[in-house]
Amino acid sequence: MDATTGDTEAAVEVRGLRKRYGDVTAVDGIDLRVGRGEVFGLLGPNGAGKSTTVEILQGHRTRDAGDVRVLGSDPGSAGRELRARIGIVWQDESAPAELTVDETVRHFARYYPSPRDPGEVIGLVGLGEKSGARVKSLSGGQRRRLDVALGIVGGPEVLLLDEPTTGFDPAARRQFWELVAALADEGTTIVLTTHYLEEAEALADRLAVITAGRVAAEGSPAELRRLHSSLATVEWTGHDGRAHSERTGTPTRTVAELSASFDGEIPGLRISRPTLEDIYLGLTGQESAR
Ligand SMILES: Nc1ncnc2c1ncn2[C@@H]1O[C@H](COP(=O)(O)OP(=O)(O)OP(=O)(O)O)[C@@H](O)[C@H]1O
Repeated sequence: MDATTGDTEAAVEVRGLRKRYGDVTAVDGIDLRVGRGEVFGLLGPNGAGKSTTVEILQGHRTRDAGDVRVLGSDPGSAGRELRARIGIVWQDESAPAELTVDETVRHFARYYPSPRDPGEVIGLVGLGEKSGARVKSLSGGQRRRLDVALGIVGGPEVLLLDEPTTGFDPAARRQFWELVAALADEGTTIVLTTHYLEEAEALADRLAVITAGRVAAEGSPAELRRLHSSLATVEWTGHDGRAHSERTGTPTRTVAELSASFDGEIPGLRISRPTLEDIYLGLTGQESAR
């Protein structure tokens, strides 16, 4: 994976993107830049505008304003040539139920000028043992893997995934993460939307937290943590025997002062920084459970 996006050529570039549905402003001025080979996560609560943004990148939804480039072309007006270089995983792929997995992937491969080897793709998504099974006999998670196989069989340079692991059990989710990491290692640029913070953290080189159609924060998971965790919480048991806590930008000073007042060890001392989850919940206006 390549996290040095500042200098890399952009695979996806979005400036001032806006989209309304009647009275609802779904996307309200989004700017994004995804470098080639990067895994970029769009993270946010329901209705934040993630799917709308990805659908515009796919060229399947019009926009009201803004400049959008995928691999240097505008997906809104580009033709087959660009589409062959972009992989899309549909939420409900209409794979013919009577065909086998192998037949389906081979069938879809024919739509692309230089497809990947269908057998290799089936193995990559973990459906090797189901190669001869009919599509209608697959479980929900297996069906989703087939969707991914159909999204990557064209050998896309950019893969756009909208909530790829919704409905997966934890083991299937882990396997899917490995698949995304393998594709990223091969140099595929991946943009994915997710509700799952741990998924964004596990997969994304960089992520944008989207709320109400805007980018509330952007950066690598480590950068987000660093930028938004300047305040530490110092907790201790006071002279009165009760629990005390203080949010401070200078925890060392607080501890030194407490240490002086206790003449040594501070009872019940605990110093914590916000987790990425705390930061995410704060950015999206949701309450932390802690
Ligand atoms: N086809 C549509 N017609 C009208 N309103 C829409 C349409 N699609 C989305 N919206 C509205 O636009 C807003 C953004 O929706 P969008 O699906 O992009 O959000 P999201 O972040 O992907 O949400 P989720 O995580 O629930 O999928 C929401 O208020 C939604 O109700």
